[in-house]
Amino acid sequence: MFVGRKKELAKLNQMYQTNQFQFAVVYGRRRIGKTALIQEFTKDKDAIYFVGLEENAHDNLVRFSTAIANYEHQELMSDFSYGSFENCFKEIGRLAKKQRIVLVIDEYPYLAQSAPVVSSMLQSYIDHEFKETNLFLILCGSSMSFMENQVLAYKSPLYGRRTAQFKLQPFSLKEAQAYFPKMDKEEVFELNTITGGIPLYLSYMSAQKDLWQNISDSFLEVNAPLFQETDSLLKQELRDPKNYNSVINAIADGASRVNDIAMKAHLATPAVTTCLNNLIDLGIVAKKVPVTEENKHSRKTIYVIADGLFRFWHTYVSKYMNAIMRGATDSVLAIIKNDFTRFMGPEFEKLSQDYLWEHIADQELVPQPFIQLNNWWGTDSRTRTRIELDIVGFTANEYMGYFGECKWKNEPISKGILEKLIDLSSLFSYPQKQYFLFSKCGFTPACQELASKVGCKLITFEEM
Ligand SMILES: Nc1ncnc2c1ncn2[C@@H]1O[C@H](COP(=O)(O)OP(=O)(O)OP(=O)(O)O)[C@@H](O)[C@H]1O
Repeated sequence: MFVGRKKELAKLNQMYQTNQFQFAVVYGRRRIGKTALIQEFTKDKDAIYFVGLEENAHDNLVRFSTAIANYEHQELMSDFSYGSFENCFKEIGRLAKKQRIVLVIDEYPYLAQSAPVVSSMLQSYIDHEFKETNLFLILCGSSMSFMENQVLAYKSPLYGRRTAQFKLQPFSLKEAQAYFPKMDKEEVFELNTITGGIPLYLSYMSAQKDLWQNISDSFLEVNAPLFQETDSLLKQELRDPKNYNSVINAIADGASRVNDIAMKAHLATPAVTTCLNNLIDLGIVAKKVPVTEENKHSRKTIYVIADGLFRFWHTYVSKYMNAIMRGATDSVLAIIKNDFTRFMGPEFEKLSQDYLWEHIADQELVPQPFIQLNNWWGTDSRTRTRIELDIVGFTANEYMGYFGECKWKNEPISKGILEKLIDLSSLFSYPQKQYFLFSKCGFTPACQELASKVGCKLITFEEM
């Protein structure tokens, strides 16, 4: 069952309707659903589908030729070759002059690595032949560095040729809900978090099991499908993942600044910086600064694990690997149960921030559109203590400030939380202030009373 990806499908279909040459680049991390999206898009269209493999140029050429010939002759041929990639593109051009055809080259990086001439040949065909045809070309790949540097970047022969690009993102909560329509929303949110919103990993979860059983069966057994997945992902992307694992472990264990990470990982700072930069490129780690210092060089920079699967795995699985190997699944599960509310906290903050971005045009909620909105941390100048705010945002003219707290707890938010938020907001000089509280389990009557006095918006997880 295919779910979600509505925006991507709408855009692809709109491009298809133009009946002009189109060139879409679809990329994103492994298992994110690139092939599924393309198959959904092409299911009712004339399409040639070719997938590059890690093999030599000759073998890729034979399979590419065979895919084209199979389409042309509507029969299953094997081991056919047009003799050169140039002849393949000529043939495609000839076919696409007659009718609308989608040509999908999946795992393009493998094809281009086996036959480097293909990229500049494609460039020349796009510029001279394909432009006059009805071809809809889709290049797809999961090597983010290859797709960003060798297909989309300025120095690539294909630079500037694409008519649209799609960097597929993990499933949103709504998409995950569509995937598990009968499951409780809270459980969907938790499963979507620990799988990083990756469709393939979600497919390992079962609506017939509760969260803990799903965790146990998918992560905490030696043969479980996600027991070693992060390791194998790192091995596919990096030559020597050893230091990378130590860096991610250090962040999962609470280190967030370069020096602290280096100390915990027992690595030199330059080595950590290299690892962090590569992990950022892979989307596994993210660099954050307080929202008021975005686009500036900030001394408050921290690093967090951005990929949900990696965060879960390095928080619980790698740390208790020995116990898992010895079959002590229940003990590890008990630790996870105890700590899980804390683990979900940052994800609920992100969900709340995303909710406000999605409702930026709703004047009831957001009186004036903000230009920035994210986490904030710093020092309370009155007490010299370190403070954190889950949400701080502001309008372009810095007239209006937005402040919010998000609590993923099994109890209603009390009045004290709102009082503290109001107090901390006085550290900021925006003339007008709007408050938000986001709660998993509602708000106490006293909190509701104060909220209505100060115009604070109260939003529960159920409404999001
Ligand atoms: N939109 C979707 N709806 C339902 N299931 C999906 C969706 N997208 C992906 N899946 C599931 O996730 C699996 C992996 O998706 P897919 O093979 O498309 O990922 P990919 O990004 O092409 O992966 P790779 O980079 O490893 O080739 C699919 O087999 C399917 O089960």
